[in-house]
Amino acid sequence: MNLLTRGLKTMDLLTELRPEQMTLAAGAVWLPGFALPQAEALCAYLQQHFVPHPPQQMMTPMGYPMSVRTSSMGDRGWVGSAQGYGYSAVEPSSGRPWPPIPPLILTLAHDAALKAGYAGFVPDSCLINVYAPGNKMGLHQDKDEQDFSQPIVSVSLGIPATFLFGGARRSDKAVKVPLQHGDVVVWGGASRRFYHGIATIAANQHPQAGAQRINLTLRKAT
Ligand SMILES: O=C(O)CCC(=O)C(=O)O
Ligand SMILES: [Fe+2]
Repeated sequence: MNLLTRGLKTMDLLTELRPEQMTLAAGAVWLPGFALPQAEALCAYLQQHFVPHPPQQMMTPMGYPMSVRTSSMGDRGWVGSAQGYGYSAVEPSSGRPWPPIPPLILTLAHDAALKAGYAGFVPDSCLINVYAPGNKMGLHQDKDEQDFSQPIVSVSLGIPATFLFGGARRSDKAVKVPLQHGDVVVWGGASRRFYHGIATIAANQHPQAGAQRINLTLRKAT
């Protein structure tokens, strides 16, 4: 049956079609299923990582806890506190350095960036966002990094989410991208500082991740 004749909305169409690659804006590419070959190993690795580095709720500068819980790997971890947002070489709760980003994740980030047109991406920060149903992330820009010539690689694991990808201004209309386990989004160049966010996560279950969405955001912070 022709999808169009079934009266599906754009997002339903995107969910059904799962193109190999889709441009969201200049410099921004959605790669459905790009990380599927590594997804099982990634989930297992993260479960081990969370034992000594449990995800924690960061604070907004306004003093409210973020709904998402986060942990990090790499030379720098992204942190939020009453002092503002930024990068830290140590885990705030323990004062210890973050563990290194494993080769599995470095290679995945490098290869996804290359597929999106960014050669030579070597991230020094891997933020791990853990979402439970009901959690969300409001529209924001990633602007705490020193070098905006480097792209961002974002990997989705676990239950689905709707990624909102807007434009240079907060009021710009956002496309809704139905992200699934194993999807990757890369943005850089003209869209490096575009507004983006995650809509409220619906209740769901994933065979490996349970009722969670885990996002890896790889960046070059320094
Ligand atoms: O969870 C996501 O897919 C996006 C995360 C994000 O935008 C961020 O951590 O800055
Ligand atoms: Fe972001």
